This record gives sequence, structure tokens and C-alpha cells, in this order.
Amino acid sequence: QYLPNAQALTIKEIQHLYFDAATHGFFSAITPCTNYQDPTANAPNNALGMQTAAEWIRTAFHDFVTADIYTETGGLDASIGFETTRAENVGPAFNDALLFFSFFYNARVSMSDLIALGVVTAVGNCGGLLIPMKTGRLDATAAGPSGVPEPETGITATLNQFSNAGFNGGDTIALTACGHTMGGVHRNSFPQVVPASSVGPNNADGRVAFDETVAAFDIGTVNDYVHGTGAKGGPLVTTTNVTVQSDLRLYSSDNNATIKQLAQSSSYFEGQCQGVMQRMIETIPCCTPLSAPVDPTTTTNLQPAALYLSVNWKGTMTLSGFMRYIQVTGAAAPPASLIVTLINRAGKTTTTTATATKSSSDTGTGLWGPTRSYPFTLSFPATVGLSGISVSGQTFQLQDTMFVVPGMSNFSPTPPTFSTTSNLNTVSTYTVNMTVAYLTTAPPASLTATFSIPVPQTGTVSPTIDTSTTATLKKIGTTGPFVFYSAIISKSLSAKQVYGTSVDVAAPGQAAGVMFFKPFNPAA
Ligand code: HEM
Repeated sequence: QYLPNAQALTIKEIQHLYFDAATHGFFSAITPCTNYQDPTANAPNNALGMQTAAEWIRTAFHDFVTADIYTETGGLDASIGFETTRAENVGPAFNDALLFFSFFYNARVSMSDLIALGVVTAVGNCGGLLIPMKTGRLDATAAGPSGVPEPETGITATLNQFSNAGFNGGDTIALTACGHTMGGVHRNSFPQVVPASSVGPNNADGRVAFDETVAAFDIGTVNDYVHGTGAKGGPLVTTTNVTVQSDLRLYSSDNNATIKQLAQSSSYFEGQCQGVMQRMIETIPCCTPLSAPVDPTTTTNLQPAALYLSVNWKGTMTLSGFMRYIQVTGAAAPPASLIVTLINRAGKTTTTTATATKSSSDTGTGLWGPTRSYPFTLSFPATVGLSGISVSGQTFQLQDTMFVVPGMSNFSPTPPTFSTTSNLNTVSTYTVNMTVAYLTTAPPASLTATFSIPVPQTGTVSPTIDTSTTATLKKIGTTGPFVFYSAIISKSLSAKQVYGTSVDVAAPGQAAGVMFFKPFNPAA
């Protein structure tokens, strides 16, 4: 609600999922990396021989590989959700992934961005290098073409399919070897590859792992294949059923040149994987460009997060939230405090400052280095307003043209605590009382709020956004240069929908003001 544009909101949302510590957040399913989170039971289940981190990587592969770079269609677009009944997409991985991701889906965060984030976090959290995370993918609304290579697929057809998706022979070998380091082949889905004897204690689905370190994103499979050690490259190499030796056919298709190169060192292997996996998650349909990486660098390791802008009837404005400091390699240790300086509406740096002291409780995911949060509140007159803040010599652009006023808005009842391990399907009637402040000298009689509610869609477990619920906000008064508008609206929703709902507000005849007020979930 305070950010300058829609893309900034998407980046803020993805950064929150990626960097902030949250007990039931995005990382909960892949921590530890051996974990299997059963999203239909909303609980971990480690008796099956399944692994969420591996499922996320395989999901991205099956979604991406039917891309056609010549027509710029397909790729990482979440069409996999509509394709799970195809024989080439056997197994629970795809619906498992999409169901878990659906907890975090909303109008600003597409399912395909969540699939990409799944790859980045699975690889990064489980020992591999961090793949740049860009945002802005759009979700498909229907199934795409078929053609995911199967263990039975011949080498020519396999290489053709990857080539269509922009990957040459060497790239295909690298990407597959990088994919086949975590997880394994399950008897339940591939009885033609692994024997019945693979079913055992804590392995009800009968998984045979690709290497000895099933939960580590590492060079293990490649080393085993090249040196003939351990699992020798995994079941798609060693199975006695020649027809389904797809990894053996692929790795040996250039006389083992690429796979031997990959085996030269862990750092080389990881660097190659980082490159081909980035290309995989950035193979997207025409023509929406992706954002710059949301990743922190030594100059972008400081970001504002969970900001709330408010104004009261007395004309006092407040901006509260926190600065997130990530100590990436090469950056200074987190300082004890930061000074946050107000930049007024006219764009001038003011003498209004707040000292933000390092919080010891929020340490973030730490994937990029130690993470700290610095809560702060700035107070200033509504006549002064804001256009940004400056912290440690960096400027962050904000806007106060239109925003939901937290102190004059509320909702009831309180939904169950957000958690990916609880059932959020209970439906209740939620009532939102929302007040918007609009900076204008020519106030219209009303504003229109459009709700973006995640709803089920036919053919996939991935939700879509319904924008048919609107409300008219009526003028209720003014304070300084702001005019207040207010509405009360009731809606029957599941708790999970509540957490994904957002609202855009616009003056008549105008495009939506940049708003992303999560009316039911302001803290998320
Ligand atoms: C010729 C290409 C490929 C074929 C034929 C193939 C085939 C398979 C098969 C049959 C499985 C077993 C799935 C199960 O039992 O649940 C599997 C697992 C897996 N594949 Fe591939 N794959 C290919 C390429 C890739 C690529 C390019 C990636 C990712 C970059 C990838 C990532 C994975 C992962 C992570 C698993 C483990 C899944 C789990 O443990 O749940 N695969 N693959």
C-alpha cells in the first residue's frame, strides 16, 4: 500500500517468503532437507521415502521442459497443474508442490514464481549454490503441450524435447545430472525401474535414491557414475530393464564427456548447476520480462519490510515496520542500530529520524548470511507527508497518495493462526471494515475496492484469482490533505483464502491505485 508500483509489491512478497524467519513459512516443508511435507494431511510424513525438496525440483522440470522457445510458449508457467493426469507426469510430486505453494499464492505472487522459488530454496537450503531469484512469471490458464521425457523415451526424442526448450545436449546432461542428486525413483510410480524389494521401513513408497546423500544437493551422483562407486549414478543408470536406462543413455550420449567434466570438482558441478537451473526457471512464455534478482548484494542487503503507513484524525502520520539487514559475503556485520530518515512528499530529506535497533529475535532464514531486523516508527505531520525513506545512504521510494489506514480498519473474526501444518479449510463469514486515506484536492464521492481472492479452478489444484467482489468506499471526512473513505464488507471465505486475499482501491475512472492491503492478514 505504500510501495511505488505493483512490481515492487511482488518483490516485497517474494523477499518476505525467501528471507524472513517464519515457523510455518515457505521453508518449513524443506527443513530438514530429508523432510516430506504431506500437504493433504498438512503434516510431515517421513515413513514414505518421499522428499519435498526433490519434488519441488522435479515439478519445475516437468513444467518447464515442454517449452517451445521458437514460438515462445510454455516453460515455467504452472501449466503442470493441468497436466498431472498424463502418464508422463506420474507420481504425487506435482500436486504436492502446488498444494503447498498454494498457501503462499496471492494476486501478487504467481504459482509459477512460487515454483521458481521452490527450486531456488530447495537447492540453496540443501547445500547447493544460490540461484538468482527473479519474479514476474504469469500462470497458464490451461494445459500446455505434452512431451516430458520418460525413462522409456529414446535418446533422440529426449534431446529433441530439451532442444525445443532451449537446451543442447551438454546442457541436457548437466541439467539432468543436477536434478538427479536429490531424491530418487519410487517403486510406487516406476515399478518398471525399481524392484518391489525397495519397499521397506520408512520407505513405504519404495524409493531408491540417486546417490548416498539423498538430501544433499551435491556432486554425489555424478561422482558415483563416473567412478563406478556407490549407487553408480542411480536407478535410471543401473536398472536391469534396459528400456528405462534413460540416465545411462543420456550421460553416455556424448561419450561421457559432459558428465566427466561435471565430476572434476564440487565447485565446478555447483557452478554448472546454478547456470542451467537458472535457465530452467527463466524459460518463460513471451512477453512479460522478469524483475531484476531479488537477491541481496553488498549494496542491496538492506531492505524495508512489513511497512505500515497510517494517518489519524489529528493529522499525524506514522510509518512503521522494519529494515531487514542481510550480511551477505563481503558486507559489514549487522550494526547495532540504523538511522531511518524521512524524505518528505516534496522529495526533500528532512530532520525527522528514527533509530532502529537490531532485534535479537528475528534472524531470518540465513541462506544469504546472518539476517537481522530493525523495527522502527517515524511520526510526521500529514502536511509534510512522505515520498520515501533514507537509511545508511540508500533511498527507498514510497508513496502516500492512497493507503489503507490500519488504525481505522479491522476485520473479524480472527482467522486461525496461519500455518501450513493446520487445516485452513474452515469457512467463516469474515467482515472487513476498511478505511482508505486518499491525497487529493478534488475528492470523488466514492472509491472502489476490488478484492483479489484465491479460488479453486477446474483442472488443477493451483488456485486462480477471482476479482468479482467489489465494494464502494464512501467519503467519511478529511484530515489535512487526506480524504478518508470507508466501507464494511462481509464475505464467506476459508481461512486459507483469507490469508491470500488482497484488495486494490481506485478512484472512479482511474486504474487501481497501487494498493496491496491484506485486509485479513496484515502481519503476513
Ligand atoms: C531425460 C530426462 C529425465 C528423465 C527421463 C527423468 C526421469 C525421472 C524419474 C523416472 C524419476 C523418478 C520419480 C519418482 O519416482 O518419483 C525422476 C526423479 C527426479 N527427477 Fe528426473 N528425469 C529427467 C530429467 C530431470 C531433470 C532435468 C530434473 C531437474 C532439473 C530432474 C529432477 C528430478 C528429481 C529432483 C527427482 C527426484 C524426485 C523425488 O525424489 O521425489 N529430472 N526423474
